[in-house]
Formats: sequence, C-alpha cells, structure tokens
Amino acid sequence: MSDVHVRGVRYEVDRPLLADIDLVLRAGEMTALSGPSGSGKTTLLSIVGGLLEPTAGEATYDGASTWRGTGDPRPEVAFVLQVYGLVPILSARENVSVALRARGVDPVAADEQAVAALTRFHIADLADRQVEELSGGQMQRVALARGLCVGAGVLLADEPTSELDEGNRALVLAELRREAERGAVVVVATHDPAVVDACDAHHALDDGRLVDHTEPVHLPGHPEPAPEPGPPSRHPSPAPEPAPEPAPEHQHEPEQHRPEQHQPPAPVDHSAFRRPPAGR
Ligand SMILES: Nc1ncnc2c1ncn2[C@@H]1O[C@H](COP(=O)(O)OP(=O)(O)OP(=O)(O)O)[C@@H](O)[C@H]1O
Repeated sequence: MSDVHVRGVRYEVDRPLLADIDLVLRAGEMTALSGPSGSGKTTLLSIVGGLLEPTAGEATYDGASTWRGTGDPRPEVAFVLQVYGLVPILSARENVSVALRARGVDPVAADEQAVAALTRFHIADLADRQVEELSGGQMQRVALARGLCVGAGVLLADEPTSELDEGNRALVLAELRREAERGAVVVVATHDPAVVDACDAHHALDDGRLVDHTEPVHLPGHPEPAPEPGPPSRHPSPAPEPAPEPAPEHQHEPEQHRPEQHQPPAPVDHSAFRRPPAGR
C-alpha cells in the first residue's frame, strides 16, 4: 500500500489554477475533495492521476512521479470521470471490458469480469444495452464499474454520485469503501455533503488553494467535533436520507441523461460506509 504525496503543486495556464497544494492522500482511506465549481478539483485530480503536468511541484505514488511525460496515467491509476468517457455505441459490458483488456486481461475473462463489475452496481441486466440508450445515472454506474473493476492502487472519482438517487449513492459509497479497504487510495471530488461525511479525510479547495486544510470527520463512537466559530460551513450536515437499498434496474425504455430521483426518502446510517475502527 502506498500513499499519494502532493508536494508544492502549482498549475498555471494563463493564470494560476492551483497554487501551494501540499497534501497526502492515504492508501486505505476515502478522501473527499470539495470546493465550489471552478475551484480546481478536476485539475487537481488530473495532476494526481498523471493526466496533467504541474507547472511546479509534483505528485508521487510509490516513490515515482504520477506524471509520465505523456499525459497517459500510470497503470496503477484508474479514473471515474465527470463526463464518464464511455463509448456510446458500445454496450455497457464492452465499455467495462475494454478497460480490463487494456490491462492485459484476455477477452473472455474480461467479459466475465465486466459483468461482475456491472453486478456490483446492480446494472448487470443492462450489460448488453448500448450506453447511448442509458440514463445519466446508469451511465455513471457503468463508468464506476469500469473504474473500479481494475483493482487500481489509486482510484480518482470526479463527482461519481452527481446523477444518482439516494439509494444508488449509498451503493456507490459502499463500493468505494470496499476499494479503500483493499488498500487503494480513493479520492472523490464532490459537492455532496453526504459523500464528504462518508470519507475519512477531507480537503477543501477555493480558487485553486486549499482551505480548512483537513476537517476531522466524525467517527462512530466519538463525540461530534465542536462547531467552529465564524461563518457557516460550506458543508452543512446532510438532510435525512433514504435507505441504502437501491432499486433493481428493470426499466426497458431508453432514458436519456435523467438524474435518478425516484427513491422515496428514508434514513441512511452513513457510518456503514466509514472505515471501521482499528481492531474490529
Ligand atoms: N484547459 C484549461 N485552460 C484554462 N482554464 C482551465 C482549463 N481547465 C480548467 N480551467 C479553469 O480552471 C479552473 C478550475 O477548473 P476545474 O474543472 O478544476 O474546477 P472544479 O472545481 O473541478 O469545478 P466543477 O466543480 O465545476 O467540476 C476553472 O476556472 C476552469 O475554468
């Protein structure tokens, strides 16, 4: 298990987009990266994953820079992109299978593993549907299946729950937790306070800089941290949420980019997604 170290990272295009970024993204943990739109979350994930070369500083994983000089990520890195990056005319299974074949898995095994990955996100029944026929939330889960199926050491997810209803968000958080528990560095860029709350660590960006550097996350069995004086937090406590049982997918009408918003509200215990205390 190796952490990701981000040291002195600055990134400029025609102006500074990131400055003075120093942080450690720990293996075995889920780390939230929050901040307003345009604050630099995607840019930072891209540097951490080796898609962008920082103007100054570096991100390292396992002792080596994540930037390989080409813009291609290292094989240990997997992304779940905000725009999904799926091939619309391929099936859900093929989109996942391609990622496995690219890592040397033979085609038959890749297809089997792809269906298993889709099953993790309760969309195995959509395996043979062309991605362009799927709803936004279904596409997002195909992208998650593709990102999580390869057993990456560093998993970088950009707004992975933006299109999901509450039940599927809970499912995705549980699957991201599984990735952390097998030792991966899991980083989630998000606007969703419930996702932040489910993470072990939290870094907030504002205008390309880290602010409130790391907020403690309340762990089960520990007292709630005292509220900080001053202006209200940008991450208010989440409202009561629905149960984590996602609805099975049996719809057969094509749905185009509709957020999944059809679950009735019910309480969710977010402690289920958190890492259990040591010794458990
Ligand atoms: N290639 C680029 N050239 C110039 N500016 C860019 C480029 N890519 C991103 N930016 C700018 O960098 C800033 C940070 O963008 P970024 O996508 O990292 O923000 P974000 O926090 O991920 O936003 P969102 O929550 O909306 O996804 C924005 O002001 C954006 O306009």
